[in-house]
Amino acid sequence: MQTFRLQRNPDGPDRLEVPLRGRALLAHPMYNKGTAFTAEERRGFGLEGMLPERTSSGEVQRKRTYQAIVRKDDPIERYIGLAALQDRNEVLFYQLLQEHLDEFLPIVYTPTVGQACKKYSHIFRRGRGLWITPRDKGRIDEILGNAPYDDARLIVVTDNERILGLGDLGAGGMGIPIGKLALYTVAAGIHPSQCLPISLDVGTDNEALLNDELYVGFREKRLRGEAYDELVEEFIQAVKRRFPKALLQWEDFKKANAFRLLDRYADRLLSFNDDIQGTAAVTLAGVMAGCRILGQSAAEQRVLILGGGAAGIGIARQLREWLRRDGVEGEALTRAIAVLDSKGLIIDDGSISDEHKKDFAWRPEDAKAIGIDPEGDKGLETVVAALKPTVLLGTSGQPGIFTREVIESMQAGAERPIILPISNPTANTEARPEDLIHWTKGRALVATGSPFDPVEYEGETHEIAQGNNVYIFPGVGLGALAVEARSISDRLFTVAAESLAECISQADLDKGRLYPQMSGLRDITRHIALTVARACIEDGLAEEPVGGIEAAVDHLMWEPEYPEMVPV
Ligand SMILES: NC(=O)c1ccc[n+]([C@@H]2O[C@H](COP(=O)([O-])OP(=O)(O)OC[C@H]3O[C@@H](n4cnc5c(N)ncnc54)[C@H](O)[C@@H]3O)[C@@H](O)[C@H]2O)c1
Ligand SMILES: O=C(O)C[C@H](O)C(=O)O
Ligand SMILES: [Mn+2]
Repeated sequence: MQTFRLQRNPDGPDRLEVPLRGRALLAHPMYNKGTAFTAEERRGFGLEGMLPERTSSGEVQRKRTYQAIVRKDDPIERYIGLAALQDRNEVLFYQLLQEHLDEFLPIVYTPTVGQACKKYSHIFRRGRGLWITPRDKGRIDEILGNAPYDDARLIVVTDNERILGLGDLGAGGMGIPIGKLALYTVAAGIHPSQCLPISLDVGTDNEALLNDELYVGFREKRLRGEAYDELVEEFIQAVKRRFPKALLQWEDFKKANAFRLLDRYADRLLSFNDDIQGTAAVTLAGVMAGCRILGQSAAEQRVLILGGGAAGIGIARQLREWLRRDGVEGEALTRAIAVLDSKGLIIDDGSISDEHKKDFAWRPEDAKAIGIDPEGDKGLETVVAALKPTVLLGTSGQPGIFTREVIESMQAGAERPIILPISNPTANTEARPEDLIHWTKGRALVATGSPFDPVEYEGETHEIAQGNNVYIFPGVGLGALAVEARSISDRLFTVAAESLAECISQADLDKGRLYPQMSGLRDITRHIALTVARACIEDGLAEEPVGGIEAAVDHLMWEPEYPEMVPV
């Protein structure tokens, strides 16, 4: 592991101690400046003759590199181009990502990252981050010792079993932690040397991958049960020893493990689950924005969530607290949130073993009270007709399941329905915004998990904001790291949701947008981080930092600029 010695300088270029020369320096993505090395640097670091003569200004270098990426039309080729850039010159990669966020976010993140994960073994060039397999049992400490830098502060880890709505993608799931951490750097400014993506490659049950001769992962069926738990336990202990200051984000674990690991480690390690908690916060913010547009209160809402998994249950928890704060209680509270899984409305008939689901199950008499026969049909159409939801949320990963009939039936009870099909990637969305806008004659308030183009309807343009946890996790992570929080609570996500909702301008609300423009992501993240940091201190999760919260947050927010290089 290397110590990366960067001295931040608010008034000019940062100062970086560089232990490399010549080819090794050019080959190192954190030190390499490519054609931007000055004549003096080339002389000083033994680079003369190794680069074409002319030193590019930053502007020219960005222009050239941008063009080299967008000359390919295929999104997956752009993904490969950006990944190669990240492996070659990280400062330049982050400059371009930040400068062209609207254009490149759909490449390094949903939907294209999903394609990249699927094709991972076919497009593999160079490893990034760390892999841990069952063969590493007993030596995970050593594996973590092979991390590129010694000061990891942010770890995003997946076991690859539920990658977006695409299921078990084995080793290919690594694209997700890499993409999430790239966004931590873009949005929160966490320095790339402090970000560590990790794949717990415990095997895969995806037969196509197991039979693919090009598959690069651990070619065994998934490790499960006690052996799985022991591996995760060893991993967590090793993380605590090697990277005691790190925040760990659980990402894209399948439901049962997602809940179990979150609950097991929440008090032992600074950690959170993005799919359960981050998603809940971003959804709450969108629903709050919808209510502002409609001039309605929380207590007036009836919510239907399709998909009782990690995202759906996380959202149900966050929305229940929101309704409670608005005075809703008792039976009214139960009946204000209906969660449906693949068998329909979740009703407690004594057979539910999943505690997380049970928490939101209706009693048979609740179902009867709104005209649903607990023994009969309790599918989406029936529940929509009976409940008359004002808010419809899709976390099922099932494409097209919000049909025209469902949406028209919903609109009969809610003239301007709030509809968020947030399943990813694009092809897994429960409904396409274009259809939702047309079916509701332009009245629906819509946001989706993956990006969609604006929809034209009767001369009006409906912008479709992205209801994606990227609005939340960078701010929560930054806030918690800035004050060195001891743990992460659900309330931090509530305040994160509230501060995200504050970031939407009236002009955006007037256009029917449920989230602020993505181009403002860095400012939004800073705003959320400040709120989260304050909440950590109020709740006794952290102490006020010397110099105050703002300075602590700003100190962590690195701007991708070439440093002044000092040989050591
Ligand atoms: N936009 C975001 O920020 C965001 C965040 C997290 C997850 N997601 C998306 O949400 C989806 C689900 O993620 P998850 O972590 O909850 O997965 P999960 O596997 O934990 O849950 C999915 C749930 O959907 C249910 N389901 C499947 N078919 C159904 C059907 N026909 N009707 C009703 N329910 C059905 C399953 O039983 C399961 O409980 C994925 O597509 C993921 O990409 C989006
Ligand atoms: O990765 C995303 O785009 C959001 C979310 O975490 C998901 O799992 O779909
Ligand atoms: Mn996820």
